[in-house]
Formats: sequence, structure tokens, C-alpha cells
Amino acid sequence: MPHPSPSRVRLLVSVRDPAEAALARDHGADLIDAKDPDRGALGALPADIVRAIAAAAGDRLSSAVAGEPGDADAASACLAALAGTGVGYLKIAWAPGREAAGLRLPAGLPVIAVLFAEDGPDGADVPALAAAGFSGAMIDTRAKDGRRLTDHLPLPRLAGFAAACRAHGLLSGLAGSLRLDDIPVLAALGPGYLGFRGGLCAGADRTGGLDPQRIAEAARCLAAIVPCVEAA
Ligand SMILES: O=C[C@H](O)COP(=O)(O)O
Repeated sequence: MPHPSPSRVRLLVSVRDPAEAALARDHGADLIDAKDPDRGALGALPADIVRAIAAAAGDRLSSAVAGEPGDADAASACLAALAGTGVGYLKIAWAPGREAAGLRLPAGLPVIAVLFAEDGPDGADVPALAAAGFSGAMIDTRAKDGRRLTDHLPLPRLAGFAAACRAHGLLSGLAGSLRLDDIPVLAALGPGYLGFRGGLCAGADRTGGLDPQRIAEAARCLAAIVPCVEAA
């Protein structure tokens, strides 16, 4: 499976269906992420829609969110439900400090742990994620209430998270009601990708439709930035 080059920060765009996947692909998304924006921060889509999104992503990497399970057993079931859909990654909510015993990760399919900014994650959470077998880690916001990632966590803390992911060989991501003007500041921290939904939708409404001009603008912005540190 291809892996994003560590030399630049990638653009992840969350999509709800194959038509949005094709739009994101055609306007410069690097990672096409299947997610139901009507069902909160990490609403999972049905497996057949995820499969169609992975196909529509074409030569782009794809991922799918698997939900917000309460423990390792439930997480294993959520991951298994989407394991055969053809996406390159699965993403699943994971509480900092959660007991990983009993977590069964799908063979050969990298899984990204999504930590919520409201829980105050930082780089100290990363070693346990690596030990649990996750291939990546990202921070997103749980409440889509207008507050952005940087309203919850200061930049040095985000930088520490990205650095810890690099140190442990994990792909890292930052998201949470990001806007285009967040790109230069957050990309400079060297995450593997920045994740968007609402900021690339018409009227910044994450439950509305994606705006192709905004996707293209985000892609242009990211392509122009060389991170101060190597992205991971
Ligand atoms: O994975 C990224 C998320 O879909 C971000 O959604 P958001 O930009 O609406 O907070």
C-alpha cells in the first residue's frame, strides 16, 4: 500500500459519498476520507458506501472512520466491519490512556487512532498508541461547535504531538474545524496531514456540500509549504 511521502504535509478531505470523493480527488485531495458528517465527529458510513468511496478515490489514498466505540472490544468490532472495503487506512476514536488489551487490529490494514482535542492529548500519549499497534495518530475536535483545534490546544502541544509521532514512526494528523488560514501555522509543525471537512464546505457548514474552489485552494496552500521539520 502506498504511504504518503514524509516530505510534505498532505491534505485529507472527509467525504460522505462517491461523488464527493471524485470531487475531492479532482481538486487536489491527497487522502480521501469516508465519513458521515451528519453523525458527529467520527460518524461511520455503511460498508457499501465506504467501498464505493475507496473506488472513486482512484489513485489517491483513502481512509474511513470506524466510529467512536467505548472500549477495545467495541473498537475491534467497528474496525472489522470496515476492514474489507478497500480503503488504505481506518481511523477510530481512541481515548488517551485507554486500555488496549483486547484490541484486535485488522491484519495488513493500518489504523489511525483519533484523539479528541477536548481530552487534552499530547506527545506523552503517543508511545502507548505505538505499543498498541496503531500506525498513525491524529487529533480532531469532538464537538463541532465552531471552536477550532487551536482553541483547545496550544501550538507547542500540537508540535510535541507531531514530534512524538515522528519519533515513533507513526503517521500523524491534525484536524478540527480548520480553516484555510490555519494551514501555514499547522503545516509548519510537520504533521503527516491536515484534515478538513467544514472549512472546505460551502458556507463552512460541514453538513453541506464540499466547495471545489476551497479544496483546490487548500491543496495549493499545502503544496507551497515546506515544513520546518520533516512531516510524519
Ligand atoms: O478528519 C477530518 C475531519 O473530517 C475534520 O472535520 P471538520 O473540519 O469539520 O472539523
